[in-house]
Amino acid sequence: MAAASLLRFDERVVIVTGAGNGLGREYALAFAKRGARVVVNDLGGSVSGDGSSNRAADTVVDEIRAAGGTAVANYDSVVNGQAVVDTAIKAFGRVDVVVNNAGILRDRSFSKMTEGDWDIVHQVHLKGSFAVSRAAWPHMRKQKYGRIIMTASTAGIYGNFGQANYSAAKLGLVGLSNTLAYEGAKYNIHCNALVPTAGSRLSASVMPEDYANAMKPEYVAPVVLFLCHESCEANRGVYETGAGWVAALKWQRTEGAKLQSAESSISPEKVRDVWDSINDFATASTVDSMNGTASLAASPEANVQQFDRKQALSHRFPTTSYVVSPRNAALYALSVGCNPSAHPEELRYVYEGHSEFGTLPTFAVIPAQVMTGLPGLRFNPMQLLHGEQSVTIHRPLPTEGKLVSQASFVDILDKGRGALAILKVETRAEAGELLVTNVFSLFIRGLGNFGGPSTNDAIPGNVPVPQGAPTHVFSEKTPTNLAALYRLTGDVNPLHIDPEMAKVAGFQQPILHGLCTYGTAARHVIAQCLGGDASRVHVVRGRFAAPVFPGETLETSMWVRSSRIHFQTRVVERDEVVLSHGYVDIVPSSSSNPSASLPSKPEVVEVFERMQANLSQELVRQVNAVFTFALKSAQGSDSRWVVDLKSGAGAIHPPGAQLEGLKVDTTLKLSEDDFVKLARGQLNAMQAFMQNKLKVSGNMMLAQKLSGLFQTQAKL
Ligand SMILES: CCCCCCC[C@@H](O)CC(=O)SCCNC(=O)CCNC(=O)[C@H](O)C(C)(C)COP(=O)(O)OP(=O)(O)OC[C@H]1O[C@@H](n2cnc3c(N)ncnc32)[C@H](O)[C@@H]1OP(=O)(O)O
Repeated sequence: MAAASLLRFDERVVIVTGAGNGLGREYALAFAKRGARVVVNDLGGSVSGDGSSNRAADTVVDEIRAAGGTAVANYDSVVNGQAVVDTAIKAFGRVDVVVNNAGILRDRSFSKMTEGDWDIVHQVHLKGSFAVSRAAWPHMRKQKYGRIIMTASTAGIYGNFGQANYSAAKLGLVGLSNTLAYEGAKYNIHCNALVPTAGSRLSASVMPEDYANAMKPEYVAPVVLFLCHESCEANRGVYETGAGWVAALKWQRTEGAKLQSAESSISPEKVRDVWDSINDFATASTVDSMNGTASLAASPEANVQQFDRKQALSHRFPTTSYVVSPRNAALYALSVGCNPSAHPEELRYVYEGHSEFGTLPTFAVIPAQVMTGLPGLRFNPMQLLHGEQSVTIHRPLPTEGKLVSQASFVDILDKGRGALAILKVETRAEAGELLVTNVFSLFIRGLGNFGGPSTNDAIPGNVPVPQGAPTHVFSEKTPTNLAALYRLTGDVNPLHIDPEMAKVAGFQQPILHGLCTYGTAARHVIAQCLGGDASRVHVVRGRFAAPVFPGETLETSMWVRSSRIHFQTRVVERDEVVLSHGYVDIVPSSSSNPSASLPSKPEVVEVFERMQANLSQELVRQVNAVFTFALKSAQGSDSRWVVDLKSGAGAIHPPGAQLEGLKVDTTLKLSEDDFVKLARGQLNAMQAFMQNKLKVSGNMMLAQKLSGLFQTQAKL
């Protein structure tokens, strides 16, 4: 091997505690052999911590010097860590590496263990490692370099009969190591925990002799040397080693189970009921930091975590079910601001006795919120913010019945400051008919920079709102208890209700659910642009640009363009856009019969001629223009048209077709009177057409098609 690749420690000063025997001695010799100046610390006591002598440390120092190395002895107890470090400073002027190795045993079964047995073991292992490391810490910080080893034990990780005191202290050292690793990182101080197995004075009482002989300390020392070398980037690791083998250890965590929902509070019975899920390691993953732990106390730095994007994307979500009831549908409507006292037309969304009782289109997001977490991604849930949402309605959701939803990852994008997890959820009726497709984009702050792609061509880009004045503007003050109400629809994320949790997430107070803002804005569009006819909503999409606090006023600006209504919502008090790039795609009101095709031109003209008798000349001209356009554009096999009489807009479906290109006045402005006349005329014409013509000819199919064609939701 080339000399340049040898790991050398020239100029480095290394303290090894408990270096008079066993592993410590081996480390000291190995460091010295590679150029380090070594402080050989050993109190010279017995295995149980009794007595002291200079002999052990001196012998090792002599050995090092005899081999041409540099070493000094220190005979202090590690509890007096300052004295140990002072020896290094006095002899060599610095300290680069601390290997906390000193230890004793007071093995007893727990029933016989005295407080003295407990205390002395903790003193030497835990307090001693603390004391030496803390004394070295300011030197390492100042020189912006340090390597520290904490010696843990399999007894601490896994437990061992008769070693309650020792195992507790040893696992304590893992915790100490993990925290020093965080605190030292920015000073280039690395701290790792070692879990060695070797035949030594200490292990002689618990290890058969043959076995001990095979577990030579020489096999462990190379691992320690590598971890303490300046080229080694390992930090906050736990390494188990012995007999010429080394492995890294990590915690594992099951997917777990949610204990709280809007339907039930936390109880011991709930824990019992989900006990199998809590203990199901089949889908467990490794855990590397506090992200996502119940304590939620993670600092933003603690959220920086690597994850396997490919593995996360391959996760198969279980199918989930949701039972729609009139109560759920009405509760949702209330929680996005429906208020029949202020807006009588909204009674139909909150009163099951209403003749047209139905679900709001955005209610479709509720059955789709199926995940308790994002598999493969561990993070503090307070760092997750809803980024974007799109819902596509294939069929309006019923007000009663069982729905099943299936989620899948679309992608996980690297957005630098965060990861953007995009999930598609398809919701079907129990019989299998696809009702709704939701796409959730979830922005996880602090989880970015994982080296993944930042875009995905298959995901449609954001559509900016049009230039110019909006067609409609509507503002509404949200109730201060809106988030508390909205959470009862199912998203019980404490970010929206618990002031302490909101602070953990960096907000002064709980914020509104993004989907609540979304549902509210969609309601504004339905009321202002669709005459309250929610059945015409096909797609609702928007991006959450900034958080909303309950009690703020939401103002939605809308731009009606053909079959797409663009919208944007801002908080009036802060003049900040909170929901951007919004749009609602609409379908003809006859969409309940999507297989209908247009009747022939003469048939439509005849119907229209009958209507003309009741209409003003100007209206006839404008409606005629739309009819002509509709017939022209219907030449494509699957096109259907719609005239929204209330708003006066003519539109073609599917949305891709261009109205403007045909030079048709697409923004008919009808007065209330004209509208009523037109609608009455339509109905008369339809009646006449169906009774006098189709009935005679027996063409009921055509009659149905026409009835769909002229259907209007206007109330006469
Ligand atoms: C399965 C069902 C689960 C449902 C769970 C829902 C859980 C809910 O309980 C949680 C909520 O409701 S949270 C409340 C609603 N959401 C919010 O308030 C978030 C508001 N948005 C923000 O704060 C910022 O936009 C923020 C923080 C998101 C991003 O801001 P910045 O870090 O400043 O980002 P910026 O520098 O502007 O852009 C960086 C890249 O990220 C993209 N991006 C920005 N905002 C985005 C957003 N809202 N959604 C998606 N992507 C977004 C940018 O385009 C940019 O990407 P690129 O670099 O590729 O151009």
